[in-house]
Amino acid sequence: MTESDLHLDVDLDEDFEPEDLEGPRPVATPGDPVLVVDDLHIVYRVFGGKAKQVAAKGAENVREAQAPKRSLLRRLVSSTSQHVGAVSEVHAVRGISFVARHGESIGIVGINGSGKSTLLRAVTGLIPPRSGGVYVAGEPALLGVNAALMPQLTGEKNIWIGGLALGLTPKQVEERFDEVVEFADIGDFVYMPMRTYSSGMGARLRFAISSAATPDILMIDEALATGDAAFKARSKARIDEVRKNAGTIFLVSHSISTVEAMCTRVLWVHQGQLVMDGSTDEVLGEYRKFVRAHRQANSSGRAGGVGPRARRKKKQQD
Ligand SMILES: Nc1ncnc2c1ncn2[C@@H]1O[C@H](COP(=O)(O)OP(=O)(O)OP(=O)(O)O)[C@@H](O)[C@H]1O
Repeated sequence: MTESDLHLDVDLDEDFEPEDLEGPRPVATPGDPVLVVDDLHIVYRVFGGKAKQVAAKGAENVREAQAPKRSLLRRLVSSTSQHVGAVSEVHAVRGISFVARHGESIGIVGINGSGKSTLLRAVTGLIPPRSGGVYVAGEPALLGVNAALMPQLTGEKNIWIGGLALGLTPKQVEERFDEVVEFADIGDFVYMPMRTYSSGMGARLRFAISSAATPDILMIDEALATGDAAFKARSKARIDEVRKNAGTIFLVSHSISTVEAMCTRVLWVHQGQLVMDGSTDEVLGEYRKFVRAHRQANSSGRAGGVGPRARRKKKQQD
């Protein structure tokens, strides 16, 4: 996979107006370390993939896995779980290190497939590292596609499950129930299975549940991209509240202006590595330039007829 093969799904400005949000952008307040990520490597193993073909295309982070030598006993024991095709490895996070402090709100940016969500999931302990470590002082709550909610259950049941999973007592869930429903703005849909929700409704409910517990570390994966301006303003207020209680926020978003409005610090990840870690203005300034250049390179590539379809057509003509 070359850079130009990567699908670019980044909103430079158009998605969101920072002035929709009240108040100035938060100023970084350095506090005690709350999270240390030390030379983190995350590798996915993919069974039945086409490692050779993918690797041949030049993907930086994909390689054919070494088939482990297995004893006869092991082969017999595992004979029920056969995998068809090659085993490939995707080295999604490659040696990332940083320290997050109380009260910071940290945006994670990068083009599609750069490793943002993997990094976030690894920080919450959902994916074990191949090497390196994540040291957390506090309880991270992941919001996003991986939140432990169940689509077949109603919003009501999910508020209970999510609230309890976040460490709230049954009494606290009961007390905050109406507030969560109101925040998510889903009305009577709360009594319908979550699978019937629009993606925006689901994302809003997940945000409302995740932030109901005022966690030490709040992880937000793209939820804010799906709400309207009013929801974004409410989310911003909620995020500020978490930060004021010396919590730490991580926000993964394709919308640069959302990150700009919400974050005090930005990590730019590319091909699993940390390209830049610094103040929001500094990092987004460079990232914007990169996205523009990348877009131009992609569109001129297409205009020049070197896309996959053009290549196929040319081959047929040859
Ligand atoms: N469950 C998985 N199994 C195998 N490979 C995966 C898995 N999840 C992600 N990957 C691969 O890991 C790399 C990083 O993916 P990740 O989803 O972390 O990137 P991202 O920056 O969050 O992407 P996007 O912006 O498109 O959501 C990609 O090459 C992706 O294909």
